[in-house]
Amino acid sequence: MSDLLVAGGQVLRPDLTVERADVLVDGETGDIADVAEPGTVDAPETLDASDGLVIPGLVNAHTHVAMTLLRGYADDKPLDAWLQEDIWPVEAELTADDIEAGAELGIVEMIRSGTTAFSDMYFHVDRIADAVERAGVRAVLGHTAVTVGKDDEAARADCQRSLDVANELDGAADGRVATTFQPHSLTTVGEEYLREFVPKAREADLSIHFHANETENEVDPIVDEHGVRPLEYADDLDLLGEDTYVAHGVHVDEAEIDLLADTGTGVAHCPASNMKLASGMAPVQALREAGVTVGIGTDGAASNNDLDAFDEVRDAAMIGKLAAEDASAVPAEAVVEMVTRGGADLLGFDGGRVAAGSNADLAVVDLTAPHLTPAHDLVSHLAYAVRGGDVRHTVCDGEVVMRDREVLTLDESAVRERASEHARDLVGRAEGDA
Ligand SMILES: CSC[C@H]1O[C@@H](n2cnc3c(O)ncnc32)[C@H](O)[C@@H]1O
Ligand SMILES: [Zn+2]
Repeated sequence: MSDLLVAGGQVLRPDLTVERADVLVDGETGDIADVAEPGTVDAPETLDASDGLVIPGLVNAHTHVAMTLLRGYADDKPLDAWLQEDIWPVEAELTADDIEAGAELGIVEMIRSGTTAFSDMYFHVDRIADAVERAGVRAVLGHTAVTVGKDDEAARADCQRSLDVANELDGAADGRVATTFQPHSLTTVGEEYLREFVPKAREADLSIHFHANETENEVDPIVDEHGVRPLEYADDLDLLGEDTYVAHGVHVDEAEIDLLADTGTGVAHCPASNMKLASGMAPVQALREAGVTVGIGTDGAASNNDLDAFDEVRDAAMIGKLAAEDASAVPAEAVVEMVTRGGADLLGFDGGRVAAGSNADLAVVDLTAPHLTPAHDLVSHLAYAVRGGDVRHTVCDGEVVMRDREVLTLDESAVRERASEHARDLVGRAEGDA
């Protein structure tokens, strides 16, 4: 790949100041080589950023990308009823081809809205990795183990699969895929399996990602059965640590917040999903004040119902203020930091900032829209006013994956058509009329 110059725009720097600069990308390494005075460097390929703001590619810290196939399939229910009555029955019919088609659709949606990296929990993960490879984005993937409702042999096989997939796929797609060991949650994976498999994940040096403290219904059974709060139980199982990030972290008390901070465990905050399923409000201000690294995730498109991280950023600021009952809580700078550097830190890659030596994962936001006028404060705009559709170009690992709103790595109309067909056939099978 030849060097690339992202030229003529303003640039969001790691300290969240904005300056006019050109960004030089090293085509060999896929890293940012220089952030230079405008007009002082040149490269064989140019990306026009005039009237634009160059920002780090956004990081979606928790999703189930193939659930785009179930967007709008079941709404307006709380988590347990939604999963048990609607989602799990239809997911039982999912094929590997369905998952690949759904993953491609979700990735196109993310590229179009400036997301260059995502963390995913699902199954048939090799096919999600194939989609990631073709699309040119970055992802942390894993096979999610669930043991409830399974006999011992099937439960152990599912946990073993989570370990095997994490070991096998790490480093795929030219290093753009990393992996995690993934127990689904503390209530859907039995204690005996966690006691057996978490040490194996630790021995293999795998990172760990699981749903935690999402609803009250998930907290109470753990307190009843184990006599401690969920994250204390997780700590006893050696699930917490620098290499762990949990999804949600809504119903956490002060001692659990301290435990997250003391162990270096991160949180992927999913505000839209938490609001839609009426799960509750995560104490984001308190988490950040305690020193917990917080990223932002969309969760799946069936509980959101889109994968636009800009929506999520705005929701995170709004609900963060409401949860803290303080309009100054979770300010614009905090949510912009969370969706860039915070997410990159959780996922464990060197990105989330426009600076020399960092991964060249970038988005260029078109500032010419009426809803972005005037431009008193571009960090405010990123938090409260920019929409996914304002993204003009997306770059990942130094490669332009969307130029002038055209996705270059995947055929968008074919992806949409294929996903629609798979979604229709899937629902037909699940409802017994295929
Ligand atoms: C077995 S793959 C992952 C599993 O998680 C389910 N899921 C989607 N959204 C949520 C959520 O908010 N909390 C818990 N589990 C969720 C998904 O449907 C898959 O079955
Ligand atoms: Zn989830």
